[in-house]
Amino acid sequence: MTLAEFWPQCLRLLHAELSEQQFKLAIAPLTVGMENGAWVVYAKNQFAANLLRAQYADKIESARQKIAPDAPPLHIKIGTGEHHAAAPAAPNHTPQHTVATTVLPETPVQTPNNTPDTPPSADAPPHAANSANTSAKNKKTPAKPRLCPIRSGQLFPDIPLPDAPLPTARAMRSSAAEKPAKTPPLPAAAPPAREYNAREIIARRLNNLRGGNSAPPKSPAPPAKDHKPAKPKHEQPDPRQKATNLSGEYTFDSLVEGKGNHLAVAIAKNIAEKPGDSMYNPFFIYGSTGLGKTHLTQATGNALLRHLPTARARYVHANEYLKNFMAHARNKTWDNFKQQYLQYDLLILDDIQFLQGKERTMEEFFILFEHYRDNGRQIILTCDQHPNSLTHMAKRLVSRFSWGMTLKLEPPELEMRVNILARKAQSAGVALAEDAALFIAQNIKQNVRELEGALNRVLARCRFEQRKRIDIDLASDALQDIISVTHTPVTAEKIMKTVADFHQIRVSDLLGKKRSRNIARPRQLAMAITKELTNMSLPAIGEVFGGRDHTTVMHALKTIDKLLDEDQSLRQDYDKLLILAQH
Ligand SMILES: Nc1ncnc2c1ncn2[C@@H]1O[C@H](COP(=O)(O)OP(=O)(O)OP(=O)(O)O)[C@@H](O)[C@H]1O
Repeated sequence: MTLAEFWPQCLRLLHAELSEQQFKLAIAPLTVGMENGAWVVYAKNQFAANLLRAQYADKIESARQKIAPDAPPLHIKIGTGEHHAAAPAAPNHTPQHTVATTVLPETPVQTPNNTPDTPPSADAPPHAANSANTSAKNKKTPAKPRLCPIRSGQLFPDIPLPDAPLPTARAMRSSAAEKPAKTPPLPAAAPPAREYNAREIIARRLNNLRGGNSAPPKSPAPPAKDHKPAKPKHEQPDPRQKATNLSGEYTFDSLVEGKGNHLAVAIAKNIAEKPGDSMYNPFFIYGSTGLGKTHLTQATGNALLRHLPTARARYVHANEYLKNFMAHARNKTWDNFKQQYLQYDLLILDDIQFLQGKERTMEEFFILFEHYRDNGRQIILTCDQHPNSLTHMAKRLVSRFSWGMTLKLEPPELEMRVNILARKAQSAGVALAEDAALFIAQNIKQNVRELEGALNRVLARCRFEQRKRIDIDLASDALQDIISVTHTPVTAEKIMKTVADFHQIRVSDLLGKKRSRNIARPRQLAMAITKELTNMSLPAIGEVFGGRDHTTVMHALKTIDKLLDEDQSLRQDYDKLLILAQH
């Protein structure tokens, strides 16, 4: 198999495995080439190479092992080679394609430029298109890094890093741990925050959780929104902090990483090290409320100031910018307004959607924006929606918003929510039991602000009762009114869909008569999970599973029960499905 045959298939495999954003950012821009008989993957710059090494090298290697086990190992370099699009869904030109196509869902392949939520130029630097054309000249790399083969579990330690090296994700985490904490020291009672593995404890705690969910509400208390916590404030802001308008509480140390924000955090850290790179300028972060946009952008500002103490950074909320603009307009002090905002190396404008429809402010902001881009100064924007959805924003602004990097923050997944709770409970100096954290995280899913609100309620109850530890009883008691509002019961249909998707079969297979192992086992699993997560009787379960007899259901439950004790991998699948079915 040649490299030109391998790479499109590898892209297709990675595309199916990764989120659209991950693929677009880290994989689609990669190019490939041959050097002295070796297969080389070219990343455009240091950041892309680091990201590749830290996050995706293993995936590329396992794709190689699947698609081209006899091929030479791949190498990573900074440079430009040949661009390939991902292979279509059912390639038929190589013997290995069977392996690739049988494990992949039938999703249409999307190239970086045809994804639905991305305008043609979004998420790609202006030079990205050039990388599609191979030329001998292009193949020359600026630096001369040694070739570094991709091996499973290896992070390419011997690639020389010409610029200030960016830490790998792992190094980022450990350096974050080393940084002096901004939060006040914890009382001795608080245990260290630990990373919970929700899957490990989910099955063990499930009965408790269900007991908590099903408890009837004691009082018709108001929903969680009333408990939106105030944004952290400095008690005694130092003058410099005041000038930047950044809250010292918003740091990368206090920001929990997960699937929903992982890429955004990596880019934000890159910006804090090297602001103004046209690839990420502007950095446009969007997503719904309470997902950490303000926290992330301010953490970037704080990290920049720590890294470059003489840098000038400023955070401003769009409403404040508007108010400021109007005050200067009234007083006819335009020049002062302009000068004020032209001076920064990093300008963060939060909730840019509020500028919509304000013609003069948008005009003024356009000039400011051009100034920042032209002078290599960094601008970070946040918004509640993708730039293309800003229907009342000036068109020329909308198109410019997409010149740098546009990234969406996703709601936190279960494990991230549990870790956020653990981190925040630790900051509050209160011990939080694992099952209590899991209980809260399973029931408050939408955003981090609501999660904080829920934890604040539980903390208040904990203090009121003068307890030192939050256990699941306390948590479920304090939150029962919220949960009774937000909890949606799991249905047999939802469970069937989850199990069918997980095993890559159809729901109709679960309902049908086929008895082959690959259908019968998922069917039994689905029945057992339905028994576990719903209040349905055995005959009712039999009925929804294609009109089966209750004895068939009983047999399925017994079989799964036995297998859960004997078969570790089935136990893991079961635990995973329990989580998935409840989301
Ligand atoms: N990943 C995270 N780790 C820790 N805390 C987080 C995280 N994400 C958000 N938070 C916290 O959740 C709260 C809400 O976050 P933030 O204000 O940054 O959200 P937002 O997306 O800017 O919301 P809005 O659009 O409503 O302004 C803050 O207290 C913030 O510290």
